[in-house]
Amino acid sequence: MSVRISPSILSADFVNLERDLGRISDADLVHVDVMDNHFVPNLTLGLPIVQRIQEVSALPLDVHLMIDDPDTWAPKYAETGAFSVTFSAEAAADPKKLARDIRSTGSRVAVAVKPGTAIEPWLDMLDDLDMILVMTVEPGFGGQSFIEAAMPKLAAARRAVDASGLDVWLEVDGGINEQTIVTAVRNGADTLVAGSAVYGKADGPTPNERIAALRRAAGPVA
Ligand SMILES: O=C(CO)[C@H](O)[C@H](O)COP(=O)(O)O
Repeated sequence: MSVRISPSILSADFVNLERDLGRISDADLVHVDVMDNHFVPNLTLGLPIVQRIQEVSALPLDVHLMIDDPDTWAPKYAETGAFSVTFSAEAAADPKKLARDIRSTGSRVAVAVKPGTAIEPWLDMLDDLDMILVMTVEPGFGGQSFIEAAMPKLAAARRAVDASGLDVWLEVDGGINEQTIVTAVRNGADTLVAGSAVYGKADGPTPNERIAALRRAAGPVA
């Protein structure tokens, strides 16, 4: 099986979002970064725009919430019809209830852990999760360098998921390119977010060609 590629529209042209969504038709998902300028020091887009992206996107939405109070807001994003909604571990008050609330809409649910956040508590609730997102940059901005120190945590998550027999996906987000994707996959990732590596340059290969190059670099996963 090939890895799943989830291009981040954080690096797309927000004024030409529909055009840029059309340029990643070979991707598996589209990664939508919601930032509130509280949980992270950056502001992107909110519910009405996610709703419109949902209406025009041919790809399933992989919504990544970098916001305070996901317990209130995440189910509302899930109700847009998003394929998957990820809340930030550090912001959730009652993660088990939140996971149930998101799943009750029909959406998949995931938790994201920052580079400095322990993974162990989340490995004890794998039954409640469809995906774990290991952040390999401090959340907030595209174009940062991959933090390799997050890899032991990813490898621990891979061991726990394999031991559980559950179909929990492992996603990595931040600094993914044709070199770092190899490291991430070797440590257990099956789903890769890439922003600047897909959209970052106006000249050269197209976004779809860059997606193909990432897949080739990653190789097959089990
Ligand atoms: O969540 C994010 C930042 O918080 C972005 O999705 C991520 O950084 C992708 O951008 P790039 O591939 O350029 O690092």
